[in-house]
Amino acid sequence: MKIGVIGGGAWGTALAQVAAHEGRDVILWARETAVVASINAHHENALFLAGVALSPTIRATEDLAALADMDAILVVAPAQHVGSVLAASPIGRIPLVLCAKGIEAGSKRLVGEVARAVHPNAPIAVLSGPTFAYEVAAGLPTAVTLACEDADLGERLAARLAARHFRTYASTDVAGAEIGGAVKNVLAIGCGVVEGAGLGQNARAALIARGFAEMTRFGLARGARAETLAGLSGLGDLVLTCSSTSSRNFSLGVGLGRGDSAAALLSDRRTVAEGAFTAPVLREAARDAGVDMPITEAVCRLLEGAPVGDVIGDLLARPLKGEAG
Ligand SMILES: NC(=O)C1=CN([C@@H]2O[C@H](COP(=O)(O)OP(=O)(O)OC[C@H]3O[C@@H](n4cnc5c(N)ncnc54)[C@H](O)[C@@H]3O)[C@@H](O)[C@H]2O)C=CC1
Ligand SMILES: O=C(CO)COP(=O)(O)O
Repeated sequence: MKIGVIGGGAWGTALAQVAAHEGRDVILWARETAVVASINAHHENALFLAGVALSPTIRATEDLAALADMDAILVVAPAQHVGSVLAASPIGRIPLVLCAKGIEAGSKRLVGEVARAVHPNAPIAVLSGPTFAYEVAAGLPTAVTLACEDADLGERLAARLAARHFRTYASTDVAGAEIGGAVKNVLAIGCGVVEGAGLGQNARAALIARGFAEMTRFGLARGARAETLAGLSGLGDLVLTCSSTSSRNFSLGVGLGRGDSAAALLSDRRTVAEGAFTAPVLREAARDAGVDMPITEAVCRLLEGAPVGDVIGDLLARPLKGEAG
């Protein structure tokens, strides 16, 4: 089994590590020469997953052509770059397992829709769930959703990508798996704001629960299934990223909550906080679908520089409504 990985950030590297430990033949494409050199010479990704000893069998390359005869390719570039990287990749009919969490700005497409447009003959699956890269790379127990509309292929991929400490749960709800992962990043920024502004743990729990209601409304409007949104890739990941400074999205929110500007917080980051890119396009997509997403709207205003006190005040001043609404 030959596994290709597109994207040498923390998550692509951690997934390469899981596959290599299972004895798969792994080739990882990275954009940065320094990442390729670091992995091939020192078996470490010093830029994005420093300190983790990688399997020496992982081979890194800067040449996308090296992925031409893989049995499956994990696509782990940030959501905004999946289209351009895939367009330069020799995919043909190789199954693509999409691992980015976001919505493409401008087109408002989920990553699966982007991949289908670029490579219509490639089967598509989505791998998503509560998965901090460092924990996965360290072999700590983790569980994910592996969604594929073709149930047989989905089960084969789930079996091939699983490891003793990395449980894959098969699903056929691709949109559901994608929407949970994209929306939770935006909500994690909101939870970080609650932390940074010192609004308390009640507020954080309320935001998680009302954020989940938002995620569910949007997901159902886009064809997702409720049980997927309540599963690993939705609620599971929401809980993880809304409760830990290990989350880049949560940490960005903490900074916003303390009164720092998004521009300043994002300017010196090498790593990606997907929620900052997804929030404005999610707001547009929700408005298009007629779905009320007040927390997403609030996160957008905070990213645009609105004062924390004003945004929280406006959220709290909304008319009372029924919990099911
Ligand atoms: N880090 C994690 O724990 C997890 C990350 N993810 C998702 O995986 C995706 C990738 O995130 P990470 O691996 O964490 O990235 P990272 O934050 O560790 O590294 C940034 C990545 O962005 C790439 N990049 C920057 N500009 C680019 C461009 N113009 N074209 C193509 N690639 C470019 C870099 O090469 C690098 O691979 C994101 O969608 C993220 O939400 C999903 C689960 C866990
Ligand atoms: O998606 C993740 C965990 O499941 C990683 O979250 P962050 O991108 O916020 O660090």
